[in-house]
Amino acid sequence: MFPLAGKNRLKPGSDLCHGGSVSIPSLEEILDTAQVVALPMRERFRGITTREVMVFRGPAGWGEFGPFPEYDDAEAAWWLAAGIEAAWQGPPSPLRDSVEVNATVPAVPADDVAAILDRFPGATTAKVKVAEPGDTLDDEVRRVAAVRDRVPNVRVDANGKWTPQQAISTIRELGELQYAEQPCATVEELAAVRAAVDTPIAADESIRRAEDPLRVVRAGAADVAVVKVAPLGGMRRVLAIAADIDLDIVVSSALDSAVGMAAGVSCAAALPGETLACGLGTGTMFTRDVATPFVPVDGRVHPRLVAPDDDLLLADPVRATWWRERLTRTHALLAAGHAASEWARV
Ligand SMILES: O=C(O)CCC(=O)C1=CC=C[C@@H](O)[C@@H]1C(=O)O
Ligand SMILES: [Mg+2]
Repeated sequence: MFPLAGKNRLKPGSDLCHGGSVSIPSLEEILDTAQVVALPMRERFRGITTREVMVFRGPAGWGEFGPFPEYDDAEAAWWLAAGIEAAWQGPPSPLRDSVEVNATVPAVPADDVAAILDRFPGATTAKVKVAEPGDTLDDEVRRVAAVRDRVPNVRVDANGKWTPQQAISTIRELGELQYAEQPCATVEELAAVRAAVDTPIAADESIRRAEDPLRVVRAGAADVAVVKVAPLGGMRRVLAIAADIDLDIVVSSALDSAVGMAAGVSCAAALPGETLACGLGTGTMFTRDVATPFVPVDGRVHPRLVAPDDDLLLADPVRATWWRERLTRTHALLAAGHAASEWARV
């Protein structure tokens, strides 16, 4: 096991060091309050224009189950664990009352950048999507330059889509960056790019989609760890992972509705060390959320519990059935012990 070395090390006796395990509620209990929503997005982001998630209520509040459609059931089990933690256990105690957030800029033409940044009042950091289908180097350079004109700290996220050579040359073209997130797909490629450029490298998919989320850290392949509550199995597991990492931490959303975002913000507020600006402002990407979204004020958001509004934008019945069936399969996996031993550890 990687040593407990990080600045987010948990204090012995902290409620997060034990007390994390919660038994899995029955499928019927979850289905009883579950609703599937379809949230329209202002711009295409990670290939989608509508974000579907399921929300459900437990004794501690609301939880979200929203694994991306292409994720298999084993991966989805972590997302369900996170939703159950939120609804049956609630958030850990906060250590601060606000969290700095970054603006998130989809792969839009440079001319559209200003309007997007206006949705993140006071943000001094922006994350810019690059390496999207159809993007040319010129598009990326112009998009990043338009962001840099207005925001001092700029990072880019390639979602693992560059080859190492493309990553190295594009990062050099893009000028000064706070970091480049997941420039390539594998840990080995990240390490190679990190050795070749001065720009810090952040790991996202290499943490959230990995069997072993700390391998990328042990391999010395990243300077920054991007962690997401839903794919990593909940707030307490993220805190435990962060405690094992001596890197800068960024808590980011998984394009969550306001219910899932509440867990991300609570998690970031419970980290012993300050984070870099977190990717928790994506509620502004929906034309309508399940509740009042977390919109930054002076570049920061505040932890709070969220209950969905009464008039939700419900998914159509075919999609709702698809989600209920997915929940049923994923719940069976979780109940059979998948992800459970790790989960009970925190
Ligand atoms: O980090 C942010 O600024 C917002 C969240 C974000 O960018 C993402 C959320 C969900 C899926 C992703 O493709 C994307 C990411 O890769 O970080
Ligand atoms: Mg990312």
